[in-house]
Amino acid sequence: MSDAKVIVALDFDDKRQALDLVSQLDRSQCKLKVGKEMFTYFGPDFVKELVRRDFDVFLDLKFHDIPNTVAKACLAAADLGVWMVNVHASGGPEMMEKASTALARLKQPPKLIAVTVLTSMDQAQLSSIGISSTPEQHVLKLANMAQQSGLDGVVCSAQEAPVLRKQHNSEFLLVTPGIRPVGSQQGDQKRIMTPPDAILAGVSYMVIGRPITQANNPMQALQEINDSIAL
Ligand SMILES: O=c1ccn([C@@H]2O[C@H](COP(=O)(O)O)[C@@H](O)[C@H]2O)c(=O)[nH]1
Repeated sequence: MSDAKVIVALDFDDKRQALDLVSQLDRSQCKLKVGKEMFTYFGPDFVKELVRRDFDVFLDLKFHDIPNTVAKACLAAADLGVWMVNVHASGGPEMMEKASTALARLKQPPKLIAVTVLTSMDQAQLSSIGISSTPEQHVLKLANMAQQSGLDGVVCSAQEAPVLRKQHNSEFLLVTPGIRPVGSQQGDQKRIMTPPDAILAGVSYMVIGRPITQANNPMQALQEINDSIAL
């Protein structure tokens, strides 16, 4: 596994464009994330191609279904050779435990993490789906549930990292989208933080998409982010 802290979110509708970028990268600079858009367009073969190129791949399909279906989907993801896979914590403890138990039987299981509260959601968005707690309170609750269900960590925003780190040691992965270098567009992300602040807050990995992929010079954007978090 590489030491890279940045996971580049490959959100493209054009495989050639994505692979052009990937061809300029190496595994020491970043890991890669494939989400719903590219997986739906280009399927498992695209994921296998990135694994073949020796990248650590996070398959971000956020499984959320009945326990049996989610466990089997996680096994299918593991078959692709990915480094990390995820489920929605709001699927509940039984769903998470079943997925974690299924993967634990493998020789080299991928990391299994749970999405807590999407980084595009703020207090108003949470209220609109009937949740009256703050994003931080709800993230904490779901993260505890994920850990008790045997998961390796959670997807949360870097804003929750300091309080999560009081309860979970550094082995518990905090994977944080909603990362915005100074001067980049916020877009639809609500709970954001800059890369250096996120590292100081105790995150394990930062998921970064548009600030890199939509930059005039994506390689320079990635290099600047890596420089900004170098010890
Ligand atoms: O809570 C979440 C969970 C997943 N994501 C994904 O991360 C990237 C972020 O991309 P940006 O372009 O840097 O906003 C994207 O693939 C999301 O699907 C998230 O943003 N928040």
